[in-house]
Amino acid sequence: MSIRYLTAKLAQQIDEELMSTAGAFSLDQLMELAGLACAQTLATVYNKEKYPRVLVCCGPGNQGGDGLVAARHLGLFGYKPTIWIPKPGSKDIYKRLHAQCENMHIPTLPTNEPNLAENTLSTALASSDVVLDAIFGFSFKPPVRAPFDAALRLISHAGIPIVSVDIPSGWDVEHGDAGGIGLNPDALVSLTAPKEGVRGFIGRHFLGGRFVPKWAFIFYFIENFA
Ligand SMILES: NC(=O)C1=CN([C@@H]2O[C@H](COP(=O)(O)OP(=O)(O)OC[C@H]3O[C@@H](n4cnc5c(N)ncnc54)[C@H](O)[C@@H]3O)[C@@H](O)[C@H]2O)[C@H](O)CC1
Repeated sequence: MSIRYLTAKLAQQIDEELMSTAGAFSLDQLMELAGLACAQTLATVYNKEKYPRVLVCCGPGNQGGDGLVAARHLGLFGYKPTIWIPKPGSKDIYKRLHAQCENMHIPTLPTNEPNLAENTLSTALASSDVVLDAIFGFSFKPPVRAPFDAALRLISHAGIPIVSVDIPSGWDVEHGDAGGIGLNPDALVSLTAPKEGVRGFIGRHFLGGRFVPKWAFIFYFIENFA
């Protein structure tokens, strides 16, 4: 099989193109599909009877938005999601997605005092069954800054399954877990356009044999993208 890999820059360009050409998808649409795919993946692998308590860890970028959408769908599927979001994104879409979760009474862990982000995360991990890692996606640039550096260590050592969105958080998109604190998820959901999927992160790290999660899902959620 001949595989051509996407660079982080190209992945961002595809994203921009999807939202700027004629008949473009809006960011809201893409994020809704992405977040739903994440929730469906988690539900496929970790059933709500055995793994009801999902800790949804959200970063400050669009991937954090995917996490908020996933939290809402997980709530609708009958899970008990809790959101950890130490640096909420400033975009309007992010605020709306978070408000939607609050309207559904999905709890958000308090993180507004020094060290609280870490302490609350630690406590929450101890009472969770599975983590949805929506911290960093294809715009991550190492090294990991606080409070996410400590958070990644806590999540890694929590001893509960991890489902990562797009790229395991802490991994350099092109060079893998170069910093040594990236997550090693049990399941990975790649959110991408058709034909580019296996050429992206999964192609580079999974098919290349450097990263072998138990499960890997590729969601081709934009069917007419060429
Ligand atoms: N492919 C698609 O069609 C879609 C993908 N989506 C998801 O969006 C992310 C990419 O989103 P983006 O906003 O570009 O970036 P990130 O979420 O990766 O985060 C950027 C965010 O993180 C901060 N940051 C970067 N490096 C560091 C660091 N070392 N330490 C701390 N913080 C860092 C940065 O400042 C930004 O605030 C993609 O992976 C998909 O998950 C969309 O849903 C749309 C559809």
